[in-house]
Amino acid sequence: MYPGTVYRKHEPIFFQSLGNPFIFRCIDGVLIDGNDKGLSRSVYRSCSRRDQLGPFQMSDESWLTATLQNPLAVGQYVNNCSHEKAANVCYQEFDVPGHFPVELKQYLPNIVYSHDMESHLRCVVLVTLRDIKQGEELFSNYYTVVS
Ligand SMILES: C[S@@+](CC[C@H](N)C(=O)[O-])C[C@H]1O[C@@H](n2cnc3c(N)ncnc32)[C@H](O)[C@@H]1O
Repeated sequence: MYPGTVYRKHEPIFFQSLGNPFIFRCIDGVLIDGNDKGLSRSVYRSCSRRDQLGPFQMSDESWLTATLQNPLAVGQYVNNCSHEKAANVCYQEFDVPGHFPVELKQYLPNIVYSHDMESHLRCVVLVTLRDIKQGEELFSNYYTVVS
């Protein structure tokens, strides 16, 4: 998965985006900030704690630490493909349905920057394009998204 704070088009991301190579742009202009440092990190943690519902966490914060709860939430580290290194994964965007179980939200490494009753949480997963051997580096095409 591609972790991070989810911003809709009109939401302010200017300061978080300065010199930030971890911003993923979805087809509809939604942005996901997967930077685990600095202001981006503070914003994610703040939004995640804002949304906590009693004992239930609404997102996974562990991708900001060395102790991963969801070891698949590392999509932000995948490099772009080249002539020598072809893409072996691609991006698939999806919106988490409203009926998603509340007790499972703690495993989702995404949180919305602000709330909007009309939209659901955007997530992006990486899907393999062929069999991947253990230890093989993942490459994606930064300019291709499957919707
Ligand atoms: C989303 S990050 C990828 C992870 C990053 N390489 C890291 O170590 O944290 C995107 C940045 O990685 C670097 N990058 C990605 N693909 C690359 C490539 N094929 N060759 C060189 N640098 C690359 C660029 O600096 C880019 O802005």
